[in-house]
Order: sequence, then C-alpha cells, then structure tokens
Amino acid sequence: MKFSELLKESAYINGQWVDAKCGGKMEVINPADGSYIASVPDLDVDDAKNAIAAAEVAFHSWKKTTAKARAAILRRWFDLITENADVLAELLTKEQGKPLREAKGEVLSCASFFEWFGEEAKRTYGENIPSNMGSTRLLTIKQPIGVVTAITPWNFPISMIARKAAPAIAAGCTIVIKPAEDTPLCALALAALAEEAGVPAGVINVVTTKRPIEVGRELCTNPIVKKVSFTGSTPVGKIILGMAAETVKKASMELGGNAPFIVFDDADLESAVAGAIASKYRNAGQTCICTNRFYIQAGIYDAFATRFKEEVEKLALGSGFDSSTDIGPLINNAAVDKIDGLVQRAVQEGAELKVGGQRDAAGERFYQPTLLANVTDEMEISQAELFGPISTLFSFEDEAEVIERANNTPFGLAAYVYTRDIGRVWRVSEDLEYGMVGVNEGLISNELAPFGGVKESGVGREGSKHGMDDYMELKYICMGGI
Ligand SMILES: NC(=O)c1ccc[n+]([C@@H]2O[C@H](COP(=O)([O-])OP(=O)(O)OC[C@H]3O[C@@H](n4cnc5c(N)ncnc54)[C@H](O)[C@@H]3O)[C@@H](O)[C@H]2O)c1
Ligand SMILES: O=C[C@H](O)CS(=O)(=O)O
Repeated sequence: MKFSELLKESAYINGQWVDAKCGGKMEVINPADGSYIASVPDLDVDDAKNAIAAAEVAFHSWKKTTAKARAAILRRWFDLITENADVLAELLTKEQGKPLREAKGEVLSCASFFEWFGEEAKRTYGENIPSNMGSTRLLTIKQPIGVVTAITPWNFPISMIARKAAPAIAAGCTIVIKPAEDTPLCALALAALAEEAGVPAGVINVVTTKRPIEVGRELCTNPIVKKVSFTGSTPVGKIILGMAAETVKKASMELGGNAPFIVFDDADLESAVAGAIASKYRNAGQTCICTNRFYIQAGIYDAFATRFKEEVEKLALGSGFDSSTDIGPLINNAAVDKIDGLVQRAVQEGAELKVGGQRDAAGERFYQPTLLANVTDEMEISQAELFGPISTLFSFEDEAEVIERANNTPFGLAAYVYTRDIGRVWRVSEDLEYGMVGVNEGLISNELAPFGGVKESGVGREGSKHGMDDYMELKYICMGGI
C-alpha cells in the first residue's frame, strides 16, 4: 500500500472508518520538528460505547470460528505488515520520532506477534483429567474471554498493540484499542491492514481520542468488557487496575521499569559496553526495559567508565529519517523538561557530568546523550524511571551489596548482568526481583519469550506460549452418569 493509503484520518469502528459524533478532531505532529502530519477524530464516551457494542456483536460469531480459520487470517495480516514494513516504518518515525531502522525493527516485531499467535491459536488445548470416580469423566476446555479493551503507550506505537491484539484475536476475542494521543496513526494503519487481511467487522476497533481519562474509564468499566490490557506508566496502571476491579475484569498490566545493569569485574568489557549502549539508548532511552542504573564493580569501574564515555560521545542526535541518527527526539516538550530537571538536580546533588547534560540545537524536543558518573542511591535520579538518553553510573564492591541495591526499587521489569562466572550468573539471576534478566545481553525482547514484570512493573505476561492464557478462560467440565 502507498503511504497515503495507510495514513488514516478516521477512527475504525465495526468495520467502518468514522468521525467523532461530536465532530472533534485532534492533530498529530512530528516530534522532530513540530510539523503537522494529520488529524484524527477526538472520540468521546458515546463513540467508545458504540465500539464496545460492535465488539460484543462481533464476538458472538468470531468466537465460533475455528482456530485454523483465525490462524489463516492472522497469517495474512502478518504477510501484509511485512510487505508494508517500509511504509509503516516511515509512518512510525513520522509520528514517534525514532530512527527509521528502529522503526522498521518495531514493525517487524509487530508482525512477529501475528505470526506467532496465529500458530499458537491452534494449540489452545484442554485436558482430560483421570477421574477418581468411576462414574465420572473430568475435562477442561479453553474459551475466549470475550470483549477486550487495550490502552497502549506512545513509545512503541505499533508493537505494543500487536502484543495485545494478536493473542486476543487469535483466542477468539474481539478488541477495542485506544492508542496514545501522541501516536494514533500506526494503530489506524494496523486496522487498515486487518481489514485487508479479512478480519471481520467489529473484531478490531480503534478509538482515537484526546480524552484518555473519560474514554479510558468507559473502556475499563463498561460491563460488556471482560478484560483490560494496559501498557503504560505505573501510576496510570494503578488507576486502570482500580477501574477494572469495579466489575472484576481480568487485567494485564505492562508498566514502568527501573532496570539495573550490573557489570562484575570478570565481565567481558567490550561486550558489556556494547550491551550497555544497546540497552540504554534504544528509542532515545524511551523504553520500559532501558537500563536506568549502571552498577559497575569497583575493579572495572574506571575501565568501563572510560570506554562507555567514548561510545556515548559517538552517538549522533538528529531526525529519525537521517540514516546516521542514533538518537531521535523525545516525544514531547514535557519529556525533555522532566529529564533535564532530573539531570540538573543530580549534578547539584554531586553527580559528575561526563557527557551531554543539556537540550540540543537539533530541536526543542532533542536532548543530548548524557552520562553521569559517581551517582549515589540517595539521589532522586536513582529512583525515577528516566525515559530519556541519560546514563547514570554507580560503583559497588560485592555481589550481596549490588543485589540489595538493585532490588531496592518498587519496580521489577528487566535487569541485566554481565559476568563470566556461571555460578554467579545463576545466583544473581535468581536473586534479582525482576520479571526478566538479560545475561551478557542488552536486547532481550522476543515474541517467543514471556515479557512482563513483578512488583509495581506489572501483572501478566505478553508473548510466548503464555501470552494466550490472559485472553482465555479455563472451563472445567465434570461428566457424570458414565
Ligand atoms: N512494561 C511494558 O511492556 C511497557 C512497554 C512500553 C511502555 N511502558 C511504560 O509506559 C510509560 C510510557 O508510556 P506513556 O507515557 O504513554 O504512559 P502513560 O501511562 O502516560 O499512558 C499510557 C496510555 O494510557 C492512557 N492514559 C493516560 N492517563 C490515563 C487515565 N487516567 N486513564 C486511562 N488511560 C490513561 C494514555 O492515553 C495512553 O494511551 C513508561 O512508564 C513505560 O515504562 C511499559
Ligand atoms: O517499552 C518497552 C516495550 O516492551 C518494547 S520492547 O519490548 O522493548 O521492544
């Protein structure tokens, strides 16, 4: 499809491209230069109710389709996303700002979830339980949970939707998606490809709005909705969880992070530096599993700090459409203000500024790749989810100390450890209170693996063979009189 065909300026409800009933619109801008891209409808609560009602009607037929039929449609959807990956990546970089090669990577990651869950759809097995009573037979079946709502973030505007829509639709559910107000276009493009792939009307609906609170409340409390799947910040996740609790909805929460990156003296230095750059500066540091705190053992601290500084200084700031760019703009001015405040206060508290530490002439949403050394646990910056291109170096003496410090946070999403001691790999991986651990690896996301956090980083897992469970109910059937 051409860019113009995938650039949709309508919401998608019940297989129709619609405007807001109130006629409202919201503009989408390019964060790199503030230029206008498109306008989409500013839907209200009544529009959201219509979308949920459409999803309910569609559910009664969609749930009766065979897994094989659903798998075929998801495979076609995967093929279409893959065939249109370059156009989708262009749209993604336009509305979110990340470098084009990262946007292409996100689009392919998005596609991989449709490929994977198209296959998983055919493996939602029940079980036959050996009965303890001769006259009965015991069995279980798995059934789609029903109408699902999904509320998603701006930092991965297409893959975070796929991580929810793919398993939901594969399971036989129907879905109403509300993308972030900064990045609605990728969600609409995904719906356009769903339509092309043969996804029936009402199975996927995309509600665009600049009223996330009132529309979000409807998506989380409407009694027709049986499951809420949220990806976003922990504070908003707590609000969503509370609203879902009002009608005891199943809820998946993919929330914030505060990832430690631990380098022991015996680590391969170059591998650790490469992993540090990858885990920190992807998407300009705006990912939930980006490293937030670098803990470097005292014996390797100076060598790591020197090499890491050299690599941070090489990072190129600029437009995502410039092939030499490593770091694009942040999503909005508030994001820049937030991280600049954290950096300036950390310096005032005694952190040593090694690289960057200020806004950039590239544009009002650009912040320089920054490296702070000699940061302490007492500093505010050590507890905040940075969500920007900021590295903070802490030193530590021994294993027990660094485990305690790394775990000293309400978050528990991803953690990273670099060491070549196999005993330490196991001890540290088991002792870190996180949902995911990268061992000698800075890039861990994969559709085959369960993604998710513990503590205040979330509930549930997305991707992997576990990803379907959250969209299905397990029913026990007891057959008597045999
Ligand atoms: N764990 C993960 O898989 C994962 C992945 C990506 C991003 N995140 C997290 O998301 C955050 C960044 O994304 P963000 O800025 O879009 O997060 P956010 O919480 O501000 O917004 C997320 C979504 O919630 C909506 N929203 C905001 N306030 C709401 C409310 N009161 N009621 C209902 N909906 C509301 C927004 O419109 C958006 O669609 C970071 O904390 C990041 O760690 C987590
Ligand atoms: O923000 C983090 C998302 O989960 C995207 S990824 O898994 O890091 O690609």
